[in-house]
Amino acid sequence: MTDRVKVAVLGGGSFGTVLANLIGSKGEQVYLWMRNAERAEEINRSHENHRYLPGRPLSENLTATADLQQALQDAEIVFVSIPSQSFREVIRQAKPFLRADQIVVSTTKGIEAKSFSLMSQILSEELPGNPIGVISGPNLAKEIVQQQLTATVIASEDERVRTAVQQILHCAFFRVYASSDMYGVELGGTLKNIYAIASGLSAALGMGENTKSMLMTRSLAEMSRFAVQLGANPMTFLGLAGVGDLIVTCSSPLSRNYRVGYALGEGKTLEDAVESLGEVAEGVNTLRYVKEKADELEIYMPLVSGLYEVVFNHAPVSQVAKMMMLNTQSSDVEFVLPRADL
Ligand SMILES: NC(=O)c1ccc[n+]([C@@H]2O[C@H](COP(=O)([O-])OP(=O)(O)OC[C@H]3O[C@@H](n4cnc5c(N)ncnc54)[C@H](O)[C@@H]3O)[C@@H](O)[C@H]2O)c1
Ligand SMILES: O=P(O)(O)OC[C@H](O)CO
Repeated sequence: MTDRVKVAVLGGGSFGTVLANLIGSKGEQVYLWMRNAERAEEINRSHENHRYLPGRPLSENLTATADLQQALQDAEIVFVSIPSQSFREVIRQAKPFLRADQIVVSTTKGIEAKSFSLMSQILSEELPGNPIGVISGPNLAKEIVQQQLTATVIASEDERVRTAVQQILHCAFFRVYASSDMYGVELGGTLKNIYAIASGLSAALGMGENTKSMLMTRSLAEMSRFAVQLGANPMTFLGLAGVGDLIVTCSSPLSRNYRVGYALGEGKTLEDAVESLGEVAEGVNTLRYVKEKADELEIYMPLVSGLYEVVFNHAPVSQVAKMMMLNTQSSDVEFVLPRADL
């Protein structure tokens, strides 16, 4: 008999592989599911994911598989690390092999097109009987695999989910904090991708540190304004899944969203910027969907509107920046001085 926990990670990209490797390194048995059987065999043979994490040896406890049933049948916890565009499709594939007592946790930082659903909402709809949660925080895969110190947030309304995920993920280089605001934590991770594009763009254009600081702080104001309108707790944005993830993603060239912005600032087309990444940058679609939602709900989001014009309508950055700077005067922290009271 063994009391080792069995875990499945769905999605063999950067983050899925890093997460599965972290869990395997702790001595737990983990299946990493991916759709490509040849790639799974190659990972098992070489103990390396050449496509996403070249040169990084993976734990012996990690087994890659293209067989969903094999990955899921004994798993106590299932992490889903699939880009938002395919998330529902993969959950539907997994559903026949899942029992209602299995914990399902999303790591995905994106929004579903048309429905404007976050991944926790997809999980609730598709797996109404399962305990669910999300993790989010300053979690660049390429730093975690080097065991650089960081932390994440497990958000769930179910205390058993929070405790189980804290136990399975925490280690000397990865702390796991808990939250009950699943929607807020998820929105933090999702929205910051938009502002990382803006940050990369401004860095490529040589804008200074004052500008960077203003951009991040106003991004936080805008993110929390939007999230509160949608029912999240504004205090969540003071935590790792809010300001924590915003800082790292707006500062690091390891962020794919930042890199897309940087490439746009260098004059590349959006198509070239996205294609040269070879990995998902959720912020591009998120920008589109959030702009639509903000217009629909009449939420004031000048950074989203300005970036949308630059990214999708080729507006010159200098013109958009000037317009924003000369815009009507506003409040700094609107939970202190509401904009309506100005
Ligand atoms: N990479 C990071 O640093 C990081 C950190 C935290 C969260 N995330 C989030 O995790 C999610 C996944 O990101 P990633 O970095 O692993 O992306 P990635 O581009 O590195 O990998 C995505 C993986 O999903 C697979 N995939 C796509 N559609 C699929 C389908 N229909 N069926 C099966 N597999 C499919 C791809 O083959 C690929 O292996 C994103 O929402 C991202 O925002 C990423
Ligand atoms: O590479 P990005 O831009 O998808 O960001 C990765 C993570 O979300 C950082 O926490």
